[in-house]
Amino acid sequence: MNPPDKSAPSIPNLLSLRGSRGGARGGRSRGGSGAGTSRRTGQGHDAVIQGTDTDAAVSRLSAVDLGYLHDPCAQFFVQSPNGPPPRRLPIINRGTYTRTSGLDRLIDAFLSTLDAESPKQIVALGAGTDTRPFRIFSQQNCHGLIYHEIDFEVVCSKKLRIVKGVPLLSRVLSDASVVPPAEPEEASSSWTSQPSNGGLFYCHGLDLRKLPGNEGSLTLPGLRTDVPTLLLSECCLCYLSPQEANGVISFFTTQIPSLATIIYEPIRPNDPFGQVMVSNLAARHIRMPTLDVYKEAKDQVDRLSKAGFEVVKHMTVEDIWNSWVAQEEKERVDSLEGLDEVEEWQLLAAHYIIVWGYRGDGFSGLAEE
Ligand SMILES: C[S@@+](CC[C@H](N)C(=O)[O-])C[C@H]1O[C@@H](n2cnc3c(N)ncnc32)[C@H](O)[C@@H]1O
Repeated sequence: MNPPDKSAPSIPNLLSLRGSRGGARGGRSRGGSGAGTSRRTGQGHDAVIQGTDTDAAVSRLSAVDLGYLHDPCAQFFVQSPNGPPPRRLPIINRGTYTRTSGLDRLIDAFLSTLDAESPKQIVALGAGTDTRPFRIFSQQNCHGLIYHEIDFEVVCSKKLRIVKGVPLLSRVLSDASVVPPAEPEEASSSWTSQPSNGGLFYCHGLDLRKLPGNEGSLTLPGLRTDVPTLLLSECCLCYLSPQEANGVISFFTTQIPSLATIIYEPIRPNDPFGQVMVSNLAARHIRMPTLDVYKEAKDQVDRLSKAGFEVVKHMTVEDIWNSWVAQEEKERVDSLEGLDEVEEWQLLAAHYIIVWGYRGDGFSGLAEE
């Protein structure tokens, strides 16, 4: 068995289904089935989960460097002191492209519902070193936007360090400064910025598992409960237990009447591909406890309906590629690297879902999707 690869993509390497392809492109073979039983607990597991942000940042940069995505900020969140940053396999790059495009489309639909001045809010759970706020706040139409990110303290501190050290980033999220701690002797990892194009940005250094059951007592500084709000989980809630994940969602549903949510995560752990996916993650000591409960698209839909979202929709990454990516754009993406592994792509793309729902006012843009 190969040792777990810390820089491995967050989307599992399905080439282990038919052997590995190594070499210059960055394809790596990882532990196959049978490796999936090792477990880490407590802080060790938290550190592994925090490390998945590095995977996401490397995948983003790979897709940017190869021309799939345009994102001048992605390069600053990947450290690669010993040579060029790793390249992902073509199917992984296509997955990153499709997932990002699908989420962008939904988020744009939410943002475009209200005019630029009207207050609205995004809360990104487990945002890591995501570059989306830089992309959004680089635009001119975000005066009314309050953008919250939540992640572990160590991740938020790292993001602040990078933002302060890179002029391109600190020009967008300007005046980035640490929020004074509640108790003077405590250190604070939460920070805030007044983006140069308007709006407000908060990065909360907080373990999400502390939110459930704390309605009213544990507040997020700057959180508005009276404006249309989009709760975003891009591969985050899947790392919590189902109870903890539901508790996080209910922290927001109990306080915010006009609420939408978008969740992106894997599904179908029990078919042969899904089993490899789970075992590859386990070889890296990564568990996704909600995957045991929300196995299929219908489970994800029920989850949001039960949480009180009145309209709930979903698409797999495969659906998004087929239905939302225009023919011309498909040809452009195809021409970047070519894709020999069409079947693997379809399998991979069918195992990731975006599910979204909303209730209350302010979501007419999302209603059209
Ligand atoms: C796979 S990364 C995704 C990062 C980002 N959303 C993206 O897609 O680029 C998962 C993120 O969720 C965060 N996360 C997982 N469990 C968390 C928890 N209990 N509290 C706060 N953040 C958590 C991790 O630290 C990590 O940054």
